[in-house]
Amino acid sequence: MRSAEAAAPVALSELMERAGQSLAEAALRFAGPVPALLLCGPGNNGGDGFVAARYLHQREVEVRVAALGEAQTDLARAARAAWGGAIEPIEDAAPAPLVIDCLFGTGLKRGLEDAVSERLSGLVKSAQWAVAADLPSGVEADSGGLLSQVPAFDLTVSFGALKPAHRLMPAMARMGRVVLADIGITADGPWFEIGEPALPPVAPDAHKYSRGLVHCLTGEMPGAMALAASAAARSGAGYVRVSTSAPIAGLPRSVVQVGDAPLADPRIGCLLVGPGLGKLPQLLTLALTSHRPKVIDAEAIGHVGDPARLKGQDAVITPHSGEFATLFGELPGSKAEQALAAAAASGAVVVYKGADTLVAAPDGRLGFAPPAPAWLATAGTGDVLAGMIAALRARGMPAFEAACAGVWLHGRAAERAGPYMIADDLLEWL
Ligand SMILES: NC(=O)C1=CN([C@@H]2O[C@H](COP(=O)(O)OP(=O)(O)OC[C@H]3O[C@@H](n4cnc5c(N)ncnc54)[C@H](OP(=O)(O)O)[C@@H]3O)[C@@H](O)[C@H]2O)[C@@H](O)CC1
Ligand SMILES: Nc1ncnc2c1ncn2[C@@H]1O[C@H](COP(=O)(O)OP(=O)(O)O)[C@@H](O)[C@H]1O
Ligand SMILES: [K+]
Repeated sequence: MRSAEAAAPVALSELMERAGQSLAEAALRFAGPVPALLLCGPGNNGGDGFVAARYLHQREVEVRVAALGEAQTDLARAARAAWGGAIEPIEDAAPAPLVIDCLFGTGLKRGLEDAVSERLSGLVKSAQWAVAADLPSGVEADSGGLLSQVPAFDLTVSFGALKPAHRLMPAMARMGRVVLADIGITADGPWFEIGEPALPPVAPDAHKYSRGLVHCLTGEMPGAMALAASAAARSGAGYVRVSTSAPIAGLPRSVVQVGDAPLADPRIGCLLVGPGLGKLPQLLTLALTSHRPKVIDAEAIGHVGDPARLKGQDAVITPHSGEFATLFGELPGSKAEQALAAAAASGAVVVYKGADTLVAAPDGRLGFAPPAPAWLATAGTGDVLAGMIAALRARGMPAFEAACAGVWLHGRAAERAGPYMIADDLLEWL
């Protein structure tokens, strides 16, 4: 954001004007023309608040402004002067139906003082609508951590680009609906929000092998692989084959069950190992002897042992936080930094799952998943995701793109499947 700001085609005061105007407009559309209280901090986040107050007043909204100390930047000072109306000290501010938090944004480096964070929480709780400018005050922009107590907002209006905290827990759960205001600058880089994927079309001369063969290695609990293989079949693979020592119930009849098959088969577009694997590390070893692309999920992640074992493997690994810690140990930094460090250490594309799923590539690209429904937290949904990514990989998408596409589609399928879905239901919505 800082370099985008430096390269901005317009004056910084104009950026603040646009940010404040967007904030006012978003709050007005969200809450309606109800009496508003703006809480303005000492930096440019506070400056945005003074600008928003001026716009709300112009729109004939009843506005009060409460400030935390004096403005500390030239931009904020100018915005404060342009407001021109009364300014109350925050300690005395009475509640209002609409509270807009412009205390701190990306410049926050330490937690709010207790008295200030308690005041903020009290005003937010007694408001009908609470809106945060850029970030709820107390949130650390880069990590998504909470530096002090942060109340739950209804709407967060971000400026220019989303910050990592808009897509990382625990911060994202405090933000309510997040909207992005275009203020005329963009922050392009290797960190981005995963968007709707462009999936490879089915070629007119396609045959089942050219559309992608997924080969699944079944372990001790075949139900998990039944979910994963079904998901692969429903995600556009031309052929899904499951090697298993005993027949697996519940698989679509189109999924071929075999006793054994050579893993060096050049037609294999992607191997899948892990769902329901159990204590069979030899199956992971077998998969690692094949030069085919692979998705390594679930128990297989625990059997890897040393991340360096995955170097040169063309692998996607899909750990949840427990599996991540087993393979990579306790890494320092934010979840984003941990995911990137894991990708660098393993040479694999790492899908670090959770409420805030990230997809990290060894070359430094990092995709943040858009929010997915919490009802994905049910057994077997990870197996479905692994099968989806394997199919997309087999269809010819590069590992990072396949992983991002799988994560995006998985979240949207869950939205459609609804709150009482089980992992099996997700298959119908792929
Ligand atoms: N990027 C862009 O293009 C645009 C950015 N815009 C807006 O600017 C925002 C960033 O502004 P910002 O950099 O001035 O930081 P901000 O969050 O207001 O706070 C910094 C101030 O707070 C202070 N301070 C920090 N922690 C504190 C604490 N716990 N308790 C008390 N004080 C504390 C700190 O003081 P210091 O740490 O130096 O003591 C400093 O004075 C951004 O989120 C967006 O809203 C828009 O205008 C449009 C264009
Ligand atoms: N609270 C949540 N919000 C959104 N998605 C979630 C949440 N909890 C889990 N998920 C998603 O659900 C899936 C669970 O996968 P996993 O933990 O491997 O479960 P399983 O091993 O039972 O299949 C992952 O894709 C994860 O990102
Ligand atoms: K704020």
